[in-house]
Amino acid sequence: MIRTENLCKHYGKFPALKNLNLHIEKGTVFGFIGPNGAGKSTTMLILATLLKPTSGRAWVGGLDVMNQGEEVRRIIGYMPDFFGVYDNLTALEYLEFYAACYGIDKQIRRKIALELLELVNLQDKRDAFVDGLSRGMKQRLGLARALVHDPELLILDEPASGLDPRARIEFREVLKELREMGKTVMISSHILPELASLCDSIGVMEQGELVANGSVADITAQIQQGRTLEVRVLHGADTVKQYLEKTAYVLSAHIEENKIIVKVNGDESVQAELLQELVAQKIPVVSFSEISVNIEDVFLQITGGNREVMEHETVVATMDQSGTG
Ligand SMILES: Nc1ncnc2c1ncn2[C@@H]1O[C@H](COP(=O)(O)OP(=O)(O)OP(=O)(O)O)[C@@H](O)[C@H]1O
Repeated sequence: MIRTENLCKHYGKFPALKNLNLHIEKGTVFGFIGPNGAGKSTTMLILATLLKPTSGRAWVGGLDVMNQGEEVRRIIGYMPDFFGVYDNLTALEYLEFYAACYGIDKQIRRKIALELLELVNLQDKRDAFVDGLSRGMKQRLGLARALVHDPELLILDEPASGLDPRARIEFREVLKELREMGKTVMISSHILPELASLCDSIGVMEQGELVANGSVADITAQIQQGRTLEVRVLHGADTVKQYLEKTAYVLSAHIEENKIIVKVNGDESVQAELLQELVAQKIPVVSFSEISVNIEDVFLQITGGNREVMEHETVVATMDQSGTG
């Protein structure tokens, strides 16, 4: 659905995008992640045909964003990070206005606007003036606006920024519905946990470059050097630790609260082999499992990131997740 080839954008001499090669399959929810200034908005603006790249090419649904702008705009819905609303319109009028802009037949504009208000859970606000809506409601209205012409692809730039935890949850619910409708969604954020549970794949940007790309599990594996295992034995943890330290693919082993934490250099097959060996040695293994990597640590490792921002955002995202009950 989206493909870019060596896409570059310079603002004056500043390289905001450096040879970006992206590939996003149809029907995917793609999380575009990176710290402030990484180049996410620049990429999205180019894909939305609103900004010219300095060099390179980009296609949306097989259409060239530079030469087939009008056709591209027909199949995409773009929601910028900041957008204005016409304050003397009601929510319903606002959507009807945009439907008219897209040349949608007068007879069906109201029907579409009402359906969209329901989709974004704003049906009770149909007659409310848009400037009186809360930020979360405005964001959802903005999403409805991006959907009036039933686009195949949605490009959403930081749609959840500035929303309180409750509004974020509501926004996420709408995104789940869009995914069920089979839309392709590209959504940016600098908060990985916010997107990780929602996205089929993610791309991590850092200083204009794509530094990791794939499913959350793939990316974790890409940056993880080997794996960390937690082994609990019935007795003799010290002896087992020493035994493990001498095993070829074990990088290190230490004891933590009765458990042996083992770093191994290898994949699942190495993990299986190690378990077989312990059992063959008649070591009384009670449990043997991989310790999963914390998603924020993965992000920080990739981007060499800004811990302060991440810690703050993690608190928000955690509050958000706990709010889902
Ligand atoms: N119009 C512009 N003129 C000059 N520099 C710009 C312009 N727009 C963006 N930049 C610079 O390009 C870089 C990439 O910006 P961009 O907005 O694409 O990043 P981003 O990943 O979307 O960040 P954020 O999360 O803060 O929106 C930044 O260093 C930014 O300062």
